[in-house]
Amino acid sequence: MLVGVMGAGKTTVGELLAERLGTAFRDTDADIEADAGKPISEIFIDEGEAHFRTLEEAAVKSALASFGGVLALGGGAVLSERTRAVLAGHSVVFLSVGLSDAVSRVGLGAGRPLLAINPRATLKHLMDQRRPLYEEVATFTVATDGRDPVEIADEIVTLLKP
Ligand SMILES: Nc1ncnc2c1ncn2[C@@H]1O[C@H](COP(=O)(O)OP(=O)(O)O)[C@@H](O)[C@H]1O
Ligand SMILES: O=C(O)C1=C[C@@H](OP(=O)(O)O)[C@@H](O)[C@H](O)C1
Ligand SMILES: [Mg+2]
Repeated sequence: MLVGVMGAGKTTVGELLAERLGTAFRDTDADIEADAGKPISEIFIDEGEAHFRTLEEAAVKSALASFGGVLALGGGAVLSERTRAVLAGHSVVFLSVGLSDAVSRVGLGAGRPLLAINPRATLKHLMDQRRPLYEEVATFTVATDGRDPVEIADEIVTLLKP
């Protein structure tokens, strides 16, 4: 399981990690979009963030019940106490990232509805609010600033070795 704020690289590193481990990859955001038949930005507009969080909680629960590969979570999935409880007992990697790298990676926040207005200030606020939650669920923390996704995936492979 990969957790961390938007722009930490969960989706990108998750795909590479699954390749390295020879296993499947899933992303709860993609699962939610497939089920809803529309992009996350439209779910936020049509039904609101609270509804998205309900779908997200169900998506994590269902993926963890039926799937043994690499799972990237959305950045806000850890806001749910039930999700944090469900993550216990799994290998959870917190991809950490500083504000400047996160801002440059997400650009103007296209496709990320929470970053539609003032992405830098919003990301800073979300990082401060969520860091303790990422740390709470993490088995390992991997710093990503200035590092290539391939190198990060390789480090995780090493950390996961028994
Ligand atoms: N370590 C990295 N270094 C540079 N760019 C990265 C890194 N990880 C991800 N990116 C880029 O940042 C953007 C956000 O990555 P993504 O994997 O979608 O993050 P997340 O799923 O955590 O929000 C993508 O354009 C991706 O190519
Ligand atoms: O941090 C958040 O609250 C969100 C992160 C996004 O996923 P990524 O972290 O993969 O960008 C996506 O789930 C949605 O836009 C909300
Ligand atoms: Mg993602």
